Amino acid sequence: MEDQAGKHVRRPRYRGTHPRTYKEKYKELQPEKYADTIAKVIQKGSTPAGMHISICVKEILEFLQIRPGQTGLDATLGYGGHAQEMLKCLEREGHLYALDIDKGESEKTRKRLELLGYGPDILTIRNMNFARLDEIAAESGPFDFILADLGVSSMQIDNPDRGFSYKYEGPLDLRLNPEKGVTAAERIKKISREELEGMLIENADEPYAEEIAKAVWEKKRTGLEISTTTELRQIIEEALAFIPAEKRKETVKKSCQRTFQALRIDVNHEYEALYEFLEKLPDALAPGGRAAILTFHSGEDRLVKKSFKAFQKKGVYREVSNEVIRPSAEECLRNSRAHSTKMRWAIKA
Ligand SMILES: C[S@@+](CC[C@H](N)C(=O)[O-])C[C@H]1O[C@@H](n2cnc3c(N)ncnc32)[C@H](O)[C@@H]1O
Repeated sequence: MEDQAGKHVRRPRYRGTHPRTYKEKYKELQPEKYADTIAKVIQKGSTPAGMHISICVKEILEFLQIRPGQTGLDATLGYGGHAQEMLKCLEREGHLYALDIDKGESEKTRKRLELLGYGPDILTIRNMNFARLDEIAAESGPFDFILADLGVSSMQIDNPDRGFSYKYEGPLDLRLNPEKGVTAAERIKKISREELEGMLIENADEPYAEEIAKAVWEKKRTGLEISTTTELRQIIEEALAFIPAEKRKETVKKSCQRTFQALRIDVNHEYEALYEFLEKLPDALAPGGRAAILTFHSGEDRLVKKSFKAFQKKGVYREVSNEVIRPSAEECLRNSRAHSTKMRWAIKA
């Protein structure tokens, strides 16, 4: 087994027959080498560590109608699964631009796609916030197609060092760009009880926002810092101890999910970035250009719906999706992370 610098390192030993922690899943983290393991994990309906299974690929490609020679943008590169499919449609003619604010993950994706033959002649990758859509469009010329698959990738969620999941012990970080901004732990340190309560309601419709904000505030008052994912989870568990035992486990799980989502949206300024992107989208599209957006919670979907309808009313978009498009039941069965996905699209006049 080799580390990132190519040096030989002893592989982690794990107890029992199956690896449990992220670091023990060294086979899943080397998909080129252990294709059988990857196939088995996917067949079980799970996402291998260090990988992301792209959602609604068929629906996106059907809508975007990509043709050789076109110029497109993948505003959220991630693992590059969608990018790879879009590149196939270009048949080596045209160009795909791709953005991501996660430098570490996009570097891995750049290498992976280069090995598949997609180098700088056909693919340009930038570490850039999609809120700066106007800047990339000024460089590339207007886009024939644009995709944004919002939120976090499985690689980010599953890596405990990033702090995205309440399920794994790790630093309470939650930044998509680990080189910029404040961590969720720093944010919690400074936030008032009222502001935290408001954030939990606004970003995640958390029904126990008041109880959770109070519990966090009481913990901080004793002088304790909340610096890890499990510390925050414990506080949520304690705050919800009044829930009847038979319902508690499920309620705590949901409140943990929503609290982490609310903090992630906040530290990454996700609504602000999406709002700017949506405002700049029409000018970045060529006449007849197509844009598809995948969202993962109601706050995001509301923003997309509102923007698409408003620009359609002004005659900027020729057509927009009237209903959300959902992944098929079969896709949700194969990929549990597809459950909450909603897709909307727009065509420039
Ligand atoms: C759901 S993943 C994309 C997965 C990708 N479509 C694939 O098939 O592998 C979302 C990605 O968007 C990135 N991202 C989130 N917000 C962003 C922003 N404002 N600007 C650029 N990238 C962003 C995240 O870092 C993450 O890698």
